[in-house]
Amino acid sequence: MELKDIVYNITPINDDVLEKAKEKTSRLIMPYRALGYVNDIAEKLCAIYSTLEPKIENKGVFVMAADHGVAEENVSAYPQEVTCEMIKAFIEGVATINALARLNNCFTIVADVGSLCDWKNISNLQKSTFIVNKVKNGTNNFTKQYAMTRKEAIQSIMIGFDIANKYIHSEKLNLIATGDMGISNTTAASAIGACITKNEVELMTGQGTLITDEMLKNKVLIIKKAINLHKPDPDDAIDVLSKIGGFEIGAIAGVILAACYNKIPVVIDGLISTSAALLAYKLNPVTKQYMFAGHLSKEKGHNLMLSYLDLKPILQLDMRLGEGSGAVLSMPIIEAAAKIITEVATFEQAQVSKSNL
Ligand SMILES: O=C(O)c1ccc[n+]([C@@H]2O[C@H](COP(=O)([O-])O)[C@@H](O)[C@H]2O)c1
Ligand SMILES: Cc1cc2nc[nH]c2cc1C
Repeated sequence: MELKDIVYNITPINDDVLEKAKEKTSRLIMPYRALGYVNDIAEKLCAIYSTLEPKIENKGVFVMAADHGVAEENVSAYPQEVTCEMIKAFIEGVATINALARLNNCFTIVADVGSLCDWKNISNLQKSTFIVNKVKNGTNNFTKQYAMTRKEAIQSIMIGFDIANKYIHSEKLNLIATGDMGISNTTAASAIGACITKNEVELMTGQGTLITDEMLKNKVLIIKKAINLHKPDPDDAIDVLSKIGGFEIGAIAGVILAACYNKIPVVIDGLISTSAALLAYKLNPVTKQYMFAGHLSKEKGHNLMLSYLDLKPILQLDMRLGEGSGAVLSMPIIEAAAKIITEVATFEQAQVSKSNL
């Protein structure tokens, strides 16, 4: 299948069921919409699955990893080797995302879609499903040249789509989360955010892994330089991804497309995953109907990205880790929403008196 066929075949959620779900919420034995945003989440689930009795069956998180040429511009607090070291930690099941995924019974898929790692001596302590399908060993430094070619940009999206599409079917996943790993990827994510949302680079750029104020000034300049040099077209997601993106960001956009294509909800993690969500949205605005924002990252710019997508974060815990951590942590709330609209009785069924007003 080609990317354009996938994008073309993403269709809106069921508006008719959405209206019926709202009506169902009003009949549940609680004061009118007493569960606030949890009621909204439940109704969106109904519209996505096209049922008034949604049930979360199996959950999965897709952690996409890659390296970035822009790392040579001193934009991260950590050395580039951490990308490979953390992928190893994911494989061995000792990272934050592994602990959270175990807690929530969430199948974990880790994919190297473009790191600098050499996997000859791969650990035999594999605790996660691990896939190596690299576009290339790291992107180009986008302050000097395009991060990747258009062909590579499409390839990165297709790699993410194919991986997610495969595991959605084999593991019967009906709720998935996105995650990322890649040293310096907040530089790419902020650049994409500034370009697509058309906000000032200063408003979209934060400290990532906690760089100094001086490094942050340089990071802002680097992003401005790249945008001025390449002039990515905000309405052409492939142009944006190829000029200032990253392979894992493309792959996450592909994971999001796979969720939409299969009509299942996708929980978006922090800044990096949301930059991929912006790309998916630009490919087809309908994709936003399948998205939940797991949390509001502490990273500057994330709020503006979520506002652009009109997504309200489920959690706000000042987290800024990535890996899919915020998305997986929010999954129990989404499951709770499904249980409530499916299991709670109506006033008529439970013979509870209705409001006098
Ligand atoms: O998800 C977020 O909002 C987030 C915010 C800041 C940092 N991160 C993670 O930190 C890494 C990128 O940070 P940096 O400073 O190297 O650009 C990358 O692996 C991300 O997953 C993630
Ligand atoms: C240690 C470490 C773990 C991470 N997980 C996601 N991004 C990360 C960045 C660093 C530096």
